[in-house]
Amino acid sequence: MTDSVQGDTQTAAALISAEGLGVRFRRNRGSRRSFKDLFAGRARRTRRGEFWALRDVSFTVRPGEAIGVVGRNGQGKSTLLKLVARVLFPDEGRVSVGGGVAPLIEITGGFVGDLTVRDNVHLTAGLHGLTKREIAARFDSIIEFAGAADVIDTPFKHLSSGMKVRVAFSVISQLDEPVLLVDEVLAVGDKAFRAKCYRRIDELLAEGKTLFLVSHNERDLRRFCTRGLYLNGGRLVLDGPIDDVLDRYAADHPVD
Ligand SMILES: Nc1ncnc2c1ncn2[C@@H]1O[C@H](COP(=O)(O)OP(=O)(O)OP(=O)(O)O)[C@@H](O)[C@H]1O
Repeated sequence: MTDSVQGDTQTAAALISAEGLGVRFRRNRGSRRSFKDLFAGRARRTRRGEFWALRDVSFTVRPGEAIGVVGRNGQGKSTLLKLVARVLFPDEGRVSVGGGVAPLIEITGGFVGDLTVRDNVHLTAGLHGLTKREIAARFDSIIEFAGAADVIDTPFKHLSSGMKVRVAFSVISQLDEPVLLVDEVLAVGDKAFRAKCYRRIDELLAEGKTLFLVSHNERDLRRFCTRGLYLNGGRLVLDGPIDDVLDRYAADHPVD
């Protein structure tokens, strides 16, 4: 069951509202149903080889909240962000987002490998509603922030993984979307670039943007987030202040 301490989210207008979200994936063709599944009730039974990556996940988010999503590997964090970004649709429940979403959820997500950095910047910014004029006005600062002047005309697929993240973060963080999703990718950047990204995230939060941050780095989570969502086995086991969520997570999974 979810412990919720976000009582006041009910009173303020929700920007994001998720109700009973469930996502079912197929593990692999030909895999057998587990022994436990054979004894599960009919309603709980999933089809051969399928499992719930997320189940019964509900929460609401007010504009300007900064939310850290925590949980061990494979517990459904990225899947949750993909639902908010609407690049994945739930098998159960619904999610509504009252505004555009700028997602940094997979290193190359949304970027086209065969297109140059220049074309990718135009494509992504255009898809997120910026006009040609707005893109032209921001282009130089996007490239400068990424430190990508030397690779403007290089196909995206030829960039190093760190440089891909630089370009992607730089574009995503200069869109006008009210919601920003950041899924671990920042760990790939070097120290100096990470510091730049952190300053940019601070600015975006100060502007009132809403942030979802998936991270295994406690310091980053405490620095940016006020609230945490703790996923375990695809279930939302705790929704509360980030310090409480991290304490509970640490207690559930001691390092030694
Ligand atoms: N397209 C897919 N097809 C099948 N299984 C998938 C798919 N995407 C994710 N999964 C599985 O769903 C589960 C949840 O994955 P998810 O990526 O959301 O976890 P996560 O909490 O973000 O993990 P990590 O911390 O390792 O990034 C995992 O078991 C994963 O293998």
